Amino acid sequence: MQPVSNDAEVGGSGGSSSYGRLRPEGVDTAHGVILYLEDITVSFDGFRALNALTLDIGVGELRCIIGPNGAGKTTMMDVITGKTRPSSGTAFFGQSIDLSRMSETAIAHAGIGRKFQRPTVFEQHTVFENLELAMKADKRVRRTLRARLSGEQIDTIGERLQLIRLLGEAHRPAGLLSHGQKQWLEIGMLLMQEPQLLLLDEPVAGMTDAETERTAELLNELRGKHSLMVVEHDMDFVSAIARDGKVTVLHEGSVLAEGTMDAVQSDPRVVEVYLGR
Ligand SMILES: Nc1ncnc2c1ncn2[C@@H]1O[C@H](COP(=O)(O)OP(=O)(O)OP(=O)(O)O)[C@@H](O)[C@H]1O
Repeated sequence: MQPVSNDAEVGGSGGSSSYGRLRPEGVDTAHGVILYLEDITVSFDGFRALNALTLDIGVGELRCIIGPNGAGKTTMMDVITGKTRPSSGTAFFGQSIDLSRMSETAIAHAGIGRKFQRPTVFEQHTVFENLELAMKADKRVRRTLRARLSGEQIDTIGERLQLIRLLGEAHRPAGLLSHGQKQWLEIGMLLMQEPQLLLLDEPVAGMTDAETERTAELLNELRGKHSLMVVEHDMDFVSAIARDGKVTVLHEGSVLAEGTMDAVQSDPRVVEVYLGR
């Protein structure tokens, strides 16, 4: 890996019409890699939550991360989003953006979105309004919250509603949605900012089987349009979204195994520390 410089303030395309294409501005992905983690160590009072972790994610890839409780999955996401600083190692967004020098806000503006396990939506606002607020909160576009939406923006929100399977719920208060629908809405809100890399922490926890299935369809539709990192314990769901792509198994703060779902599922080390339990 050859990071060349640091650039904390990255500009974006400034519009919503680029959806469906990876937004190359500001992030140098000439080598086809959106995220490089190299030799990352995070210590909490001497305990290594991450231990020389090295991992990279390709542009447009949907990478699943699995591993037992305490393996370091959340800590890794905390490092990527600037919430936790590694004690050693490097984290680069594309070739040149050194995440270790940026605030959480600057990282979000640079194009890394994160979805935590619990949904956080504006419950009193309708589904449509939630997406509208997310669009207007996009710092790449200067707009006030009271500004009227243009026809193009209304169309964009309509497209997202369709994508997140909530077209029929557009005018319902978000507080009345099911748990799964709230999760989809929050994914839709993150997508309004057109993140280049989207981190999802256990997106199907607490969902019904039908909701889980629809979430897999949704993420499969995002594949190639965004780069995605999905942490999950639901192995059926992971199989449904990993397809022939790579699955990374974390254990004790390092990568234990990496490969197709079939390969990692039949790896005796993975069975021993995780799948066989
Ligand atoms: N702020 C902290 N202070 C001390 N120890 C911590 C802190 N955050 C995490 N840890 C420890 O680091 C290890 C890794 O935790 P982490 O939450 O990253 O694991 P995980 O793989 O996300 O687990 P899970 O699947 O249960 O969410 C755990 O042993 C945890 O107790």
